Amino acid sequence: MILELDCGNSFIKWRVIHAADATINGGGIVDSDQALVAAVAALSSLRLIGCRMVSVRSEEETSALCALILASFGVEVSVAQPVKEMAGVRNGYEDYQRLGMDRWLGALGAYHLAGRACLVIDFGTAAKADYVAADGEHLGGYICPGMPLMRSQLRTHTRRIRYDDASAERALGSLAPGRSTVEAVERGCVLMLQGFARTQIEQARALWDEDFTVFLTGGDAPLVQDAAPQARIVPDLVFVGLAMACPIESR
Ligand SMILES: Nc1ncnc2c1ncn2[C@@H]1O[C@H](COP(=O)(O)OP(=O)(O)O)[C@@H](O)[C@H]1O
Ligand SMILES: CC(C)(COP(=O)(O)O)[C@@H](O)C(=O)NCCC(=O)O
Ligand SMILES: [K+]
Repeated sequence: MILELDCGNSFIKWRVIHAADATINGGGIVDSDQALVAAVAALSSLRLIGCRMVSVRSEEETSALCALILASFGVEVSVAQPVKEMAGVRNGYEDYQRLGMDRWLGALGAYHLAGRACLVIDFGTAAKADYVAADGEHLGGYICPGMPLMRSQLRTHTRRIRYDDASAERALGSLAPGRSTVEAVERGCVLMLQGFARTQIEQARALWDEDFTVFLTGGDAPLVQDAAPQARIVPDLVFVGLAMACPIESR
C-alpha cells in the first residue's frame, strides 16, 4: 500500500491505495500532522511500502511531516519536486520553481486525463486557474482568495460581521439576496467563486473555442459546480499528477 498526501494551506488530504492496482483502501481530510497519523494508523491491516507527498507548506513543516511519517510508519516520503517538463507538459512560469506544486500536479493530471487543452480550476484556501494548451504548453494561470480567505478577511476587517459555522452552512441552502449578515456574506462569496469560474471558462473559450476540458477540484469545488455544468469534478486530480511525479515500485 502507498500513502498519498496533499498538504494544502488549510488541510491535509490523504489516502491509502493498493500499490498493484491503485484501488483505494481509505482516505480523508485532516487539519494537523497528529490527526493524520492517528487517522492512517486507525486503518486495519495497513502495510505501507511507500509514501508520496505534495506540499505547498514551508520546507520546515514539510520535512517535519516527512520525519513524523518515517517515525510512525517506517517509510521514506517521496516529495514531488518542481521540474520544467514532465509527461508532455511544459511548465509555463518564468521561474518554474515558483509555480505551486499543487497547481503543477493538477495540470499534469488534467492533461493526462483529457489528452487535449485543459483548464484546471482549484478551489482551496486560494482559488487557482491553470491553462494547458493542446500541445502540452502550460500557459500560466491565476491566483485569487478562495472561500476561507474571503470569509476570514471580512470577519477580520469589519466590526459587525460575526457568525458561526452552523449558520454559515445553513445560509448556503440558496443563493438569493441575503436577508441576514451570514446569508449576505456566504452567498456573496460563493457568487465571487462562481464568477471566477465563469470568467476562466470564457477565457478558455476565447483561446480554444470548444476544444478543451474543464476540471474542477479542491474542497470548495461543489459550491461552483452549478456555474460550470460542463466541468469534470475530479476531487483527486492532484493525486493523479502526484502518482505521475512520484512513481513507487510495487514489490
Ligand atoms: N471534510 C472537509 N473538511 C474540511 N473542509 C472541507 C471538507 N470538505 C470540503 N471542505 C472545504 O474545502 C475547503 C478547503 O479546501 P482544500 O482544497 O482542502 O484547501 P487547501 O488545499 O488549501 O488546504 C474548506 O474551505 C472547506 O470549505
Ligand atoms: C497558490 C497557492 C498558495 C495555493 O495553495 P492552496 O490554496 O492549495 O492551499 C499555492 O499553489 C502556492 O503556494 N503557490 C506558489 C505561488 C504560485 O503558484 O505562483
Ligand atoms: K491544495
